[in-house]
Amino acid sequence: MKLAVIAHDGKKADMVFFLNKHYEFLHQANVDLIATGTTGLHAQNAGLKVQRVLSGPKGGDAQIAAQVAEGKIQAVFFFRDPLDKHPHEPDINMLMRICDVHHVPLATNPATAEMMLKELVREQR
Ligand SMILES: O=C(CO)COP(=O)(O)O
Repeated sequence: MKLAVIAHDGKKADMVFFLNKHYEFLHQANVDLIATGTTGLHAQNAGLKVQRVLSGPKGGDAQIAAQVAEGKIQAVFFFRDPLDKHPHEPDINMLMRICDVHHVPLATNPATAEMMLKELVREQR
């Protein structure tokens, strides 16, 4: 199973907390993580093995969206910051649209992410 993790700057601490909290599952369940550049760096610094693509504003969201469209990513954890502006908003909307087009689960905040991960853990058993 391959999961994508992405967080805007104001939400990176939340993402690291989330990843640390679920470190055991992610580590043991053979989960492959893919992340946008800076989010991936934070995850790596938290001790997780993560494949990194470009930073979001440089095309990273688009790279993740391409893999979602190709059926290579099973779920996306995208902690968006609704209180900040993003120059690459079209890419962000495109990624969310592609998730909807392909029925790929998308969590845009930690509360939803917790529920989604519980289900993924259940499915792994
Ligand atoms: O901008 C992002 C998502 O839209 C995240 O990109 P980074 O992980 O490179 O900060």
